Amino acid sequence: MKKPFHLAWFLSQGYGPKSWRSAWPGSDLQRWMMPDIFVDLAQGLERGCFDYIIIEDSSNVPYTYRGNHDTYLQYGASAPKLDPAVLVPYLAMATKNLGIVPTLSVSEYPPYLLARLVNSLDHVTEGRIGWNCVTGSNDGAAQNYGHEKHRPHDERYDVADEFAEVVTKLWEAWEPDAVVLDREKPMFADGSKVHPINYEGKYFKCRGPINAPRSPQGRVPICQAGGSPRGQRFASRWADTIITNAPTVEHMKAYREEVRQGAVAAGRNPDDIKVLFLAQPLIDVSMEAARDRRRLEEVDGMKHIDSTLSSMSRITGIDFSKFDLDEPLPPTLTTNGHQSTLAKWIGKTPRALARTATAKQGIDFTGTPDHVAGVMQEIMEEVGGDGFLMFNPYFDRRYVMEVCDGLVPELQRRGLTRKAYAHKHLRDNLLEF
Ligand SMILES: Cc1cc2nc3c(=O)[nH]c(=O)nc-3n(C[C@H](O)[C@H](O)[C@H](O)COP(=O)(O)O)c2cc1C
Repeated sequence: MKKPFHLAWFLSQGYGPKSWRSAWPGSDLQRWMMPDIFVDLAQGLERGCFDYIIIEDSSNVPYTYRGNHDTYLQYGASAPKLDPAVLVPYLAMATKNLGIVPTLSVSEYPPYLLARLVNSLDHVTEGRIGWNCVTGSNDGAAQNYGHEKHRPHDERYDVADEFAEVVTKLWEAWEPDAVVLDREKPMFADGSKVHPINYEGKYFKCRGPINAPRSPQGRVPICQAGGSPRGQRFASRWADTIITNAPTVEHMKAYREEVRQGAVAAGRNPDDIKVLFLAQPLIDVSMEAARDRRRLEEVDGMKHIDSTLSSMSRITGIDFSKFDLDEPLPPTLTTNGHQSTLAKWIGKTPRALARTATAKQGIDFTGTPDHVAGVMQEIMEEVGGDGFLMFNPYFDRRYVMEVCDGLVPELQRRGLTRKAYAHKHLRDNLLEF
């Protein structure tokens, strides 16, 4: 029996409008802020026994592209977004096993507030929460929190290191058996088993303890996407699951190998970190039907090239409207945003990058369930594990069914992904294989 791989879902563009431009918008289009379509998605993912869903987030209306916010608002891209933590209980109530991973930024939350929120969510979901730990992308978000701009890129990871220390200490401040609940004595909790953390670092100071007992998972699984050398060092130290975008199988293999070596250097077992690769499948009843839909997506993407360019601008702080569409991007470009992402674009033209993005080039996951399952199988055999992070920023209900009721059953039939959850907690499901 071959080793199965993991599946997760990236709710790209966060808790925002999804299918409003698709051919299947649903009759509740105006009510995009209601949890309904996200609940339908979560239930589909649970049918497919996915490990978790990440709720992406950013917290500003960007204005990097052309120096104003019009393009972002025109496409409903990167704005509006509701707070991901609000969606979590709705998804939790509608499912029993699916892990739920909100994005919460170390540049926006104070550590105590984040530790308390995540601890509370882990309690009410009975151990199904993870934390997508991000450091910030765009100065516009920093400006909403009283700063002129973000801290320098690598320093943000120094902050994140301290932040993660504070948060994990708070999560573990109550010993597992601190709650006694002895009615006779009476003793609700044993004070000798609840410890202040007295943390004093360069960036943060926190007395603790947290004012709630240890949650079911205690130390909640951390998800991370650091791609730069400093980001990878952070991820190797702290992450339980790493999400990344790799254009080829060779890149996937090399990236996973680097992460695993980084884990060993940080004194960890590399098998404790599950690396999941982004994949945007397009499934239909025949290869022709699927390819035709992909072609139509590409036509639409090139017609609205400013949508892609504006999103590239948001995550790098570089206004891509200023570059000739057909001139390669110069090697002198730098960013205080997503460094590893920009590095992949240097030397390519904006038009080619937009085409790549809209045609989902790189690895092609277009076809019948049988074909796409075969592609995924071959990739995992070559890469060595650990799984895929599926996404579609503007998914509709039809897409959910195609993936969860078309592709996933084929993966399961081949013995590649789980058919039933073995555990209640997200961490245990991640460590199952
Ligand atoms: C799949 C994926 C999801 C991400 N989700 C978010 C997010 O929700 N919010 C955010 O600010 N950054 C997000 N990022 C950005 C990463 O946190 C990170 O900044 C990026 O991968 C660049 O890595 P670097 O900071 O080491 O250069 C995501 C990245 C990837 C690949």
